[in-house]
Amino acid sequence: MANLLLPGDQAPWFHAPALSGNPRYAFDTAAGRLILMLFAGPAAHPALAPALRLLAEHRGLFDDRYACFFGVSTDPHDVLEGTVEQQLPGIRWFLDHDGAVSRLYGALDDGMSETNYRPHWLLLDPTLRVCGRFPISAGDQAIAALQAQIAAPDIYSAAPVLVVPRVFEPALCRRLIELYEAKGGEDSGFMREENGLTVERVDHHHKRRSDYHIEDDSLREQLRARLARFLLPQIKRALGWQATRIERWMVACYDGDNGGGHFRAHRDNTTKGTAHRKFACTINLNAGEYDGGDLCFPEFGPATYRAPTGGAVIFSCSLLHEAQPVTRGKRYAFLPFLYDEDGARLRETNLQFLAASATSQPQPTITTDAPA
Ligand SMILES: O=C(O)CCC(=O)C(=O)O
Ligand SMILES: [Fe+2]
Repeated sequence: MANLLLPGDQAPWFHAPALSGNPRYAFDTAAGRLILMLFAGPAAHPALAPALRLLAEHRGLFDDRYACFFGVSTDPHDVLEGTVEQQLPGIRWFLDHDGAVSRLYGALDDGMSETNYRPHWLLLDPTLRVCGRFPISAGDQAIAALQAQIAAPDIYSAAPVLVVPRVFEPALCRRLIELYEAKGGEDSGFMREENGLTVERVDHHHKRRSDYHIEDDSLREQLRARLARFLLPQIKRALGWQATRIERWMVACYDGDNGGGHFRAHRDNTTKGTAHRKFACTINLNAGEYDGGDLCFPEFGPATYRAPTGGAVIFSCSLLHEAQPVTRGKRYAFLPFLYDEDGARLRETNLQFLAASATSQPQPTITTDAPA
C-alpha cells in the first residue's frame, strides 16, 4: 500500500502538466501560502461531486495571497467535459494522466483504476509541509482546517538567514559600482530544466536585472580573500558548514527605472546544472541609495531583509526567495553562490546536462587562510 502523507511530512516536490497549459508546472514554486490539495483521481466519479461543490462554495478562500487550491485529476475526460476548470486567482489543476503525482502522494498504487484510487484532501502550510489529511468525505473538515490556519497561522521562525555586516569595505563597494557603471551590464537570465537539459532563459516578467561579469583576476582575488577572511568563518560558526568554492563573480544591478528590477520567487538549486549550490550570498553595495529591492522568503512570512552596504545575507539555496522590485534608484549587489567539494564533484558530473549556452567554468577552491 502506498504511503499517504502525515502531518509534519514534507510534501514531495514535482513537475507536472497543469490545466493552464504549462507542461511542467513546478509545484515547489507555489510555496509561500496555504495550499489545499484535492486528490480527485477521476473527478467525474460520483464520490467527488460533494467535494467539487464544497470547493465552489468556498471559492473566495483561494486568493493566491493567503491560500490556493490545487486539484489532481487523472482522467482526460475531466477537462474535455469541464468537470475541472482553472479559475484564477487560486484554483488550479494538475493533469496527472500517468498517475505519477498521485503515486508520489500515496493516492494510487500501481495500475490505474478507479477502484484503487484513494481520493483525499491535503492541507499544506506555506513551507509545503502537511498540516492535515482528510478523507474525501470530510471536505468540510479540510475547509475548516484551512480557515483556522488563515485566521491563526502556524508560528514559524523568522527565515533561517544569516546577516553578516562588514565583508566588503565601503571603498571596495564603490569600486565595484564604478566598474559596473564603466563597463555596463548584460541582461540577466535564470536557469530552467527543459528536456533534461539546464538552459538559461531571459523573461523580464520573472527576472529583470543586468549583470557585469568580473574578469579581472586580481580583483577576483581581492574579493575572494575578503569572503574567506570575513564571511566564511561566520557561516562555519552559525551554520556548521565550510564553503570551499565560489560560483559567479559579478556585479548585479536592479534598476528602479525601466520597469523596476526584480527577481520573482525562486530557488537556486532545482536544476541539474545548479544542484551543487549550497548557500546563496547577497552582498549589497549601496544599501542606503534605493527603495524596494529587499529580499523576502515567502515560506516564512512577510518579513524582508536588506544586507547593509558591504554586508551579506546568507541563505540556503533550497529556500524560496524573492528580490522585491526596486522602486527608486539603482540597487547594486555582489551575488555569489557557495558550495563545497562534494558540490564540486556533483557539478562536474552534471556538466553534461548544461546546454552549451549555459556552460560555466568550475571554480577553483577558496582557501580560508589567506588574509586580505
Ligand atoms: O538580489 C538578490 O539579493 C538575490 C538574487 C538572487 O536570488 C539570485 O541571483 O539568484
Ligand atoms: Fe536566487
